[in-house]
Amino acid sequence: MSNIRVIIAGPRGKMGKAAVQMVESDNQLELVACIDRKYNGLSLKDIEGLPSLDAQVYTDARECMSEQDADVLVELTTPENGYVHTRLALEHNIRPVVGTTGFTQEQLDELRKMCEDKGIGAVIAPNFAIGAVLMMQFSKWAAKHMPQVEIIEKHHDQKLDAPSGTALKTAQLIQDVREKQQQGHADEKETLQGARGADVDGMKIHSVRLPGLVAHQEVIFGGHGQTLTIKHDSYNRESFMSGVKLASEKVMGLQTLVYGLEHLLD
Ligand SMILES: NC(=O)C1=CN([C@@H]2O[C@H](COP(=O)(O)OP(=O)(O)OC[C@H]3O[C@@H](n4cnc5c(N)ncnc54)[C@H](O)[C@@H]3O)[C@@H](O)[C@H]2O)C=CC1
Ligand SMILES: O=C(O)C1=N[C@H](C(=O)O)C[C@H](O)C1
Repeated sequence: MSNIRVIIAGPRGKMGKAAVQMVESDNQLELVACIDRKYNGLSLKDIEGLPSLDAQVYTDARECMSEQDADVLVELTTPENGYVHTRLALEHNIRPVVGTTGFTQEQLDELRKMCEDKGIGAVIAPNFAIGAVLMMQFSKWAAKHMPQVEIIEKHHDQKLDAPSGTALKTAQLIQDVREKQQQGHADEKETLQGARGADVDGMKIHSVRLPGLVAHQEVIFGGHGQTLTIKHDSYNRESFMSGVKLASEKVMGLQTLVYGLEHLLD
């Protein structure tokens, strides 16, 4: 089987660096170029702190995708740029594997339509860590039996989007199996705005941002005289890399957009 030719967007970021390393050490994936905000025309090996790889760096994503014969774009930048890069990739028949979070539902719908019109695949996964995918699936199951639930997500303080993509995806999965409902006292009032967190159909999401954290989530279910907590912790960015690898391989066989890594697991 021939190599899967990969472009990474955001190679100097926390996730991007881990992805460059993962691709470098993988036999099937081959890094052909990177999209960065700086260092146009340099090779990755000329940039301090990055592996000694001969992949060209572009600041212009369109130019990168036009010049390079790539199969997959691994997108790990910011919500605004990530959306633009994902669209461009589809326009160039390059399959996007998107870790970037913070896309709106309209953007996701639009990208899904583009995939369907073109008949090519894309993977957008709010969380590539297998443990987080299981946490979401277990939460969906638990919500059928314990529908009163709140989500606490905790991340490093450099994170741009709140709530996290994982928390939103968890809430969507729970929404699929439970009726919208009032949680807490019917007459409860916030005396300090935001005290009860964000609201998805009565389900509260609380976002914590602190240095020292990586990516953590607790889903707490309450019932009569009992609570159940389903908790996941990512302690480093390597925790996401087996998911990025799996998605980069599986996207080659897809004809539509897949939202969530769970759809790629056996
Ligand atoms: N799906 C998942 O499993 C995970 C997703 N994420 C998401 O991945 C994204 C990146 O996260 P981090 O690496 O922690 O952020 P980061 O801030 O460390 O890295 C982002 C990088 O993108 C670069 N960048 C920004 N605009 C760019 C542009 N126009 N072209 C090229 N590069 C550009 C920045 O220079 C920076 O190096 C975030 O949206 C985050 O939520 C993070 C961890 C896991
Ligand atoms: O920004 C991060 O770090 C992470 N972002 C993703 C999210 O928003 O859920 C995945 C993981 O939680 C790490």
